[in-house]
Amino acid sequence: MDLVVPLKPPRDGKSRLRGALTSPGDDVHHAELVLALALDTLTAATAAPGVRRVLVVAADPEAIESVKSLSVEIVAEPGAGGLNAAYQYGESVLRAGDPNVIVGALQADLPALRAVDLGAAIALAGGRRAFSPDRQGTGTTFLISAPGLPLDPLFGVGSAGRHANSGALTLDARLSLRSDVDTADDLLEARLLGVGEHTKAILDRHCSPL
Ligand SMILES: Nc1nc2c(ncn2[C@@H]2O[C@H](COP(=O)(O)OP(=O)(O)OP(=O)(O)O)[C@@H](O)[C@H]2O)c(=O)[nH]1
Ligand SMILES: C=C(OP(=O)(O)O)C(=O)O
Repeated sequence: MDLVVPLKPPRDGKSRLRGALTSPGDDVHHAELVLALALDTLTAATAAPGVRRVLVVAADPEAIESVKSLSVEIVAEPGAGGLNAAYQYGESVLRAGDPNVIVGALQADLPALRAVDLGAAIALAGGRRAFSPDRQGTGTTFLISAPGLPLDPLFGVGSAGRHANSGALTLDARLSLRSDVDTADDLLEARLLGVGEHTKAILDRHCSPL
């Protein structure tokens, strides 16, 4: 299966996370943290069993230079249609390469993601359209299509309910796949679970120890 991971420019992303670092007034550190969350998510995604291509749909490819060191492909988002449009654009690029492919939509704010946990969710879906709710049960961290069928992403506030109502199977996913980071509390939960090296390096420098 192939994955789509949309990314806003790090300086604009994760506004609810502003202030989570010890130096809250520092926009550079905020952007570094947002990028680090994405780098750790993508590092796990590229290592997950069952994942073939990882396609990043970037609102500003120049703003995510360090992502180029990973085994991912990067395309520029056409226009500014929002998150679901970015997922659908990525899906169209992947289906141009393989019309029958299973497409997965992965949020880029999962710094504690373990490759095996993403692989387990893909296996659990078993070729059915399915999704993983976030830790709170209201949002969505991962949506996967059936082979060759539309992903139909319905992300945004309250997306877990919309994905369930649209007929997608609710996956009993492991915690690392459910632990998205929107707020300072989410960041703490992810730290307790164990974040990847990029996020850890930023937090070691700019956040109080646990
Ligand atoms: N390419 C692209 N990525 C997006 C867009 N909107 C959100 N994303 C990405 O989707 C992921 C999840 O989005 P949210 O959790 O809503 O993150 P956010 O918009 O950065 O956060 P807030 O400002 O706190 O709402 C993040 O990794 C964003 O970078 C978009 O319009 N285009
Ligand atoms: C866009 C979403 O993410 P969040 O709630 O993390 O903003 C979502 O859950 O659909």
